This record gives sequence, structure tokens and C-alpha cells, in this order.
Amino acid sequence: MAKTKKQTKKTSKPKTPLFEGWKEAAKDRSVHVVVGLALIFIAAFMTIAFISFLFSWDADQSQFQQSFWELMGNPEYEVSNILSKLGAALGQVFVFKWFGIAAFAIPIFLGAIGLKVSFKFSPYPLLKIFRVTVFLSLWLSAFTAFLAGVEHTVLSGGVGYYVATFLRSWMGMLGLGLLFVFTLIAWLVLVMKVTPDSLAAGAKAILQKLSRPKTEPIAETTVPTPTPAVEDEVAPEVDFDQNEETEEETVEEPQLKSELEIKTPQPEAEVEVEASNTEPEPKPEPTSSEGPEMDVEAAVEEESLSEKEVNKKVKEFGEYDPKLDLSRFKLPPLDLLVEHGDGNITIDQEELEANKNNIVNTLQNYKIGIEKIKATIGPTVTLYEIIPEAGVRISKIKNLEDDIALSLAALGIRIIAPIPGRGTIGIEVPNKNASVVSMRAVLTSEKFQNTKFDLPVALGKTISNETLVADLAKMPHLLMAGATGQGKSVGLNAILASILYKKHPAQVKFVLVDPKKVELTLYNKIERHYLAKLPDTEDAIITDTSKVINTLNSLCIEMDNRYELLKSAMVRNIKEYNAKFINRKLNPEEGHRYLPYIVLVIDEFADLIMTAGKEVETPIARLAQLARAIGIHLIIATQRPSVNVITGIIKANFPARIAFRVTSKIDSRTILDAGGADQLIGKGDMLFSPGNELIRLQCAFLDTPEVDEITEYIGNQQAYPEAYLLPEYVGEESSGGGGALADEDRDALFEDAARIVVIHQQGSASLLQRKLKLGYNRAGRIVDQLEAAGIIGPFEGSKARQVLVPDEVSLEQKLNPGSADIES
Ligand SMILES: Nc1ncnc2c1ncn2[C@@H]1O[C@H](COP(=O)(O)OP(=O)(O)OP(=O)(O)O)[C@@H](O)[C@H]1O
Repeated sequence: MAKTKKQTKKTSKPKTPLFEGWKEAAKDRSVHVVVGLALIFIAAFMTIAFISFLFSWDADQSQFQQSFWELMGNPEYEVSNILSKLGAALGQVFVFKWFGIAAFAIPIFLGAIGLKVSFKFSPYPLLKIFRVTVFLSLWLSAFTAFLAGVEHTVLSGGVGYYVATFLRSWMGMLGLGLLFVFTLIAWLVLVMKVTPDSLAAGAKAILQKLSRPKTEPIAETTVPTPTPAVEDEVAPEVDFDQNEETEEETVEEPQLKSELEIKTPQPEAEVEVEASNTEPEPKPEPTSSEGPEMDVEAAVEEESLSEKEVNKKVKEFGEYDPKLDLSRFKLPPLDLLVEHGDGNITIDQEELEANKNNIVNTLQNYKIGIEKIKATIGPTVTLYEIIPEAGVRISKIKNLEDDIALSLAALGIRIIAPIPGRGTIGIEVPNKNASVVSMRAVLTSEKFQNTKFDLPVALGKTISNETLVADLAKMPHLLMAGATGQGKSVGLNAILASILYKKHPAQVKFVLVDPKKVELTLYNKIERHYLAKLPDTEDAIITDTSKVINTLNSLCIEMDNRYELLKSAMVRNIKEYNAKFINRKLNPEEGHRYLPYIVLVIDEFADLIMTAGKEVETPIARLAQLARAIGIHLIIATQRPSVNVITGIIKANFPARIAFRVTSKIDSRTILDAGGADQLIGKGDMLFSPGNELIRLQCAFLDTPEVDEITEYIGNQQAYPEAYLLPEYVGEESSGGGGALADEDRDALFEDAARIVVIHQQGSASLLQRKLKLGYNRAGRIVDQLEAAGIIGPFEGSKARQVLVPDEVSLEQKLNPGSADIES
């Protein structure tokens, strides 16, 4: 085939120069495959030759008295290697003369290149394989020579023997032994990154695996699917075909002749389906019960990347961003997270049948005929999609919604009539055995790993097992509500963890408000990495209402400052601004700086509204209305979704909403503008409304110890000197002094700063940063104070501020008016 291709190319482009032809060939996939296969062939050949050589080398040694060509050219010479003379010659050179047993590293490396070139598959990065093979070649061969008492053996090869001989002459046998132990340990630590911590983590993971139950309940049908179990996971769908129904005893009673068939999903299927199970996925066995025929459609799980790949990406990410102050910062590894449950979705065929019959019979009772039923099994609920018989009006089913739910007599039934865009009616029925969606499974998903979102949040899995990753930056603010104990805190943690797993501390800062004082305290550990706070406050996590008001107002100032910066940079949003800043098109001397996203999280919003009312509502509404372009995003969560908490003004500015289970339809309407949240089953079962649709999701689950591990991992790394400082907000009551600050409120370096500004006749924060070795925020604050004291003029966009004091003498008079009066 490759040949044909090449020929066609040749005839169509007869005048292509020779090197052009090579270039073409190098791009040709079939050439890659052939080259890769050739390497794999050579690797296999060498491996077999070497193995055989280890057994036959002694017998063949006499033949190697001849020269290579003599040996090859004379058919009279015979060798015992299984690959004959070529095999024996390879063994003699690579194993005996050169590397000994470590020669096996060569075919391993060649094989790895072959796999990569032809199948684009590589279990480990090639560079790593190369480093391992080179080290092993030298170390193992020398070590085997050492073990043999510094002798040239087949295992040590010539290289090992000579290296060991030299080293022994320098340091003796004992020294040599110690050197081997040391070099092995050093290599393990430096190259393989084995540390006592990683060993402990590995042991912990093994113990956890061992302690997990391995077997499935026998009552449930679990049959392996034909797709590879590890990467492709399946959310089964069941089609119940009503057409082949036959009538026997009673007219109403449909006869069920079940027939199951596994299909992989069609690419054009509306929902990409995935399941969190990494074991062979279950497939319902054919059963012969009454009812319409059903097909099981197995949907393929989107690929989960291997941990290695994921961690490699994380590493690459760390190196990629050029703006990093914490260049050695590492995003948390995925092994801090635990796989909850066994990650399997178990399909109980009996349960499916029973639910199907129940739905069919119930609808029959209301004289609604069904043409087809399809079931999609998700982690918590199964969606039965119904196509009613021609002529049945959807409004009829919609009106019967409550009756149908009642007849099905299960908690958490939700009827969607019709499912938007699908022309079917959906009935969601909770699974008897809900499976937990682990945060780990969601974060390893290809979707999350490859996301290009600015603030990606992995919320959980949809009813068809698709991982749902949303962009908080696009939402642009999120309202979360749900009765107590239904999974709100877990949801908040999932959102925060998603961002922590993707974004460097330079890119995002959190402002955490936690009136309950318990939920978010774990994030204290990452204060100097990811948190933002008001200057001169002790705790970054805000628990006190008065501080919340100051913080919200401070965020409003930050918002205004950012708008000024955007205006002077002539860009429309934070993305364009940062891109321009990274390309060095904005001058830091003029106050420009890289702007991290700021995510404000308020855990118990009801408490705040109850105590501070308008004082918090107004800045929140202002932020929510304006802050999207400049990268400030709000997440507010509440247990009490009543209209005096989630007011019209809040609702109007929070288009994205999440509802966990609530106790009444009214609450559901308050949050979502629709019912449904009252029919959820709790434990992370949620409805997500990104704007105009409702998606039922099982929220990703991570436990408090996992959050602890993540924050600990981040907290133990090098940090910024302090939390990200928000602009100072002086409350109305304390700003009575006409704008000028009292002396005690001024920065300790205020006077020094004033002198520098006057001496240089230049009013810029960066000058102060350089001269006084200050951080941007502090320098910025001093500039504000200098302005308030009338020493420099106001901010003038791209121009430097004007210095209003001409010389040092005038400055001294201004700073110490009393003493000046006495002197004069
Ligand atoms: N996504 C989930 N998957 C599985 N179980 C969950 C999930 N979310 C929550 N749960 C279970 O529900 C319990 C309560 O969850 P959580 O603490 O998040 O509730 P809450 O709504 O924040 O409650 P409160 O408002 O009282 O703080 C958890 O301890 C856990 O057992």
C-alpha cells in the first residue's frame, strides 16, 4: 500500500527534487509505520539472539576464533545460537564484548522507539527510557563484574569488566561495593524520583487496593465488554423496542421478549458517554421476561490519561508559563486523590426490567402507548427515554408528571417532557446502588486534562457518564444552593480542587468567605500561594461579617483599578490584557502588572445577607454585573434558598446555578427558575444550569483528608512572601479626614518613599519597588498615600504621575509642618 501511494505521488509530481521526495516520505504515516516495525523487528531479533547467546555462548566461543566474515562466509561453520550465526555474532559483540546482561537495554530502547514511531504509543517518555537504559548498561555490567570478583563474564561484558577493574584499582573491593550502592540510590532518587515520601505513598496505595473488596454481588450481571477495560469505560444504554411486542392474554399487557445487544456509540450520538469504572464493564445478560424488546447500547468512556501522562502534562505546564515567580512550583499530583468505591457502575438487569415494566405499565394505565424505550445508566440515576406512540401529546405526559412519579413510587424520579433537542421524554429513576464519582476519576479524564478553559471546574459526571468540565470564567458567576447535608461543601471543594489542579498560584487567587468557620479552614495552608486578603488582616479566610463588607468593597476597588489598567492598555478583557503584558507590550513602570483571576467564594451566603443585608448585596451585585471582563468571578453558596437570600438582583446577575437537593419545589424554583431540585436524591446528586438548560449531574466526590493532602502539598512548597493583597478599603466611618490619612495609618516607609519620589521627581510605584525593595501591592498603597497627602498627582493612565512637591525642603515642610513653623 505504501508502495502504491509513493508511486502515485511520483507520477503526479515527476519534477519533485530528491530531498523534497524524502521530506514527503518523512511525513507519510505509512513510512513511519514501516520504519517503526523495522525497529521492533530488530529489537525482537536482538532480544532472542541475546537470550539464546546466554545459553550457547560457551559452546560457540571456539567459532569466534575466526574473523566475522570468515564465520559468515563459510557454511561449514556452525553455531548453536537459535538465530544462527547472526544471532551468535550479535551476542558475542553486544553481550560478551560490550555490555553483558545490560545489552538487553538496547533492544528495549529500539523497541520503544519502534512503538512510538509506528503506533504513537509509548509507555514512558523516550528520554526517560534512554536515561534508564544508558545508566543500566553501565551500572549493571560493572556490577555483575564486581559480583563475579572483577572477572570478565558473559553477564558483565567487556565494558563492565574494564570499568570494575579500573575502579577497583582506585578504591579496592569495599570501596567499589559502596560506590555501587551509592550510585544506585543516587540514580533512583535523581532520575527515578524515588523519595521516602513517594515510597510511603506507593505503599499506602497498595494497601488501599488490597483492602478494597474485589468481587461484585452475584445477583448483578457483570459481563466484560469487548473494548479495552482500562481506557474505555462504558455507560450502558438499553433500548426497549416496543414494536415487536405481541399481545397474548390481555390487550393492555405488553409481552416482553428481551434481547440484549452491545453496541459502541455512534459518533453522532447526542451525548458522549463515559463511566467511571476501570474494570470490565457490565453487560446485561439476555433474560426472558415480559415486555418489549430491548437493546443494550454501550457507550464508550472518554479516555482517561495514565497517571504518568497526566503528571507529565503538569510538569510541562509548570515549565511553560514564562511569568512564574514560583518557577519550581508543582501542581498537586493526582495520587493525592483516592478512588472512592470501586468506580464501577453495576447494572442490575432485574432492576432495569422492573423499572421498564413499571414505566410501561404506568403509562399504559394513562393510555399512553410507547413506541420505544431506551435506558442510559448513569452513576446515580438511569435515564429512560421514551418515544411515545404517534398521536400522544407531550402535554398529556407533562400533565401526568406527578401521577407517573407517584406510580413509580421511588424517591428522586424526575420527568423531563420533552428532553430539549431530542424529541423524547425522559424519566430519571435512581439506581438502587448509586456509585460514587471520585474526584480522581474526573480529574484524570481526558476532557479535564486537555481543557483549555481559563478556570476549569470539573463538576462531576452527567447521566450518561460524561465528565462535565465547565469554565467558571465563562459562567461568569455561580450560585450554589441545596439543603443541608446534600453535598454543597463537597461541591465547593470539587470546584476549588479543580482549579488548584490546573492553575499556578500566579494565575488565580481565591478570596474565601466562610462564616461557618469550618468548611474552608483547610485552605489556610495555601494562603501565601493562592489566597488574597486585605492588607493588615491576620487571617486570609474571612469569617467575620464586617470584614466581608470591607473585602467586597476592596474587590470593587480592585475591579475599578483593573478597568483603568484595561482602558490604558486599550484592551477589552483580562485575557487580552495579560497576553499583551506577557508580550511585553505594557510597561510595568506605568503601573501595569500581570493580573491573576480572582475567585470569590462565599460559603454561607444566607448568614451574610441576614446580618449585613444591603451592605453586602450592593457590592456583590456590582461585582457580579461588572467583574467578568476583568477576571473576578463569584461563587456563592447557601443552604437557605429563600427569596430574601437569593434576591432578584442576585439572581439576575448569576446566570449559572447549581442546585443540590432541596426540600420544596418553591426552593427549587428560587434557585433554578424550575422544579426538579426537590426530586433529587441527595449525596451530590445535582442539577446544573449553565444558563438555559438543566443538566443532571453526580457531583465529583473528594473527602476532607484529600483536600487536606492537596493543601498540604501546595503549602509545603515555596510560597510568595505574603498572600495577594487586595487594595485597602477605608470604610465610610473612618474616611472623615478629607482623604488624607492620619500619620499612624501611613506606611512605615511613607516618608522615605516621599523623599525618593521628590528627589527623582517621578511618581511611580515601580520606582518605589526598586528603591525600597517592596512588593507591588505595598508600593501601590504608598503611592495612594502619597497622592492623598498631596505629594503626587492623580493616576493619569499611561503617563507617570506628576510630582507636586518641587524639592526636598518643601517636602520636609509638608511632612513636618510644626517644626518648619518653629524654624521659620
Ligand atoms: N458527590 C458526592 N458523592 C457521594 N457522596 C456525597 C457527595 N457529596 C456529599 N456526599 C455525602 O453527603 C455528606 C454531606 O455532604 P456535604 O458536607 O457536602 O453537605 P452540605 O450540603 O455541605 O452540608 P452543610 O450545608 O450542612 O455543610 C458527605 O459527608 C458525603 O457523605
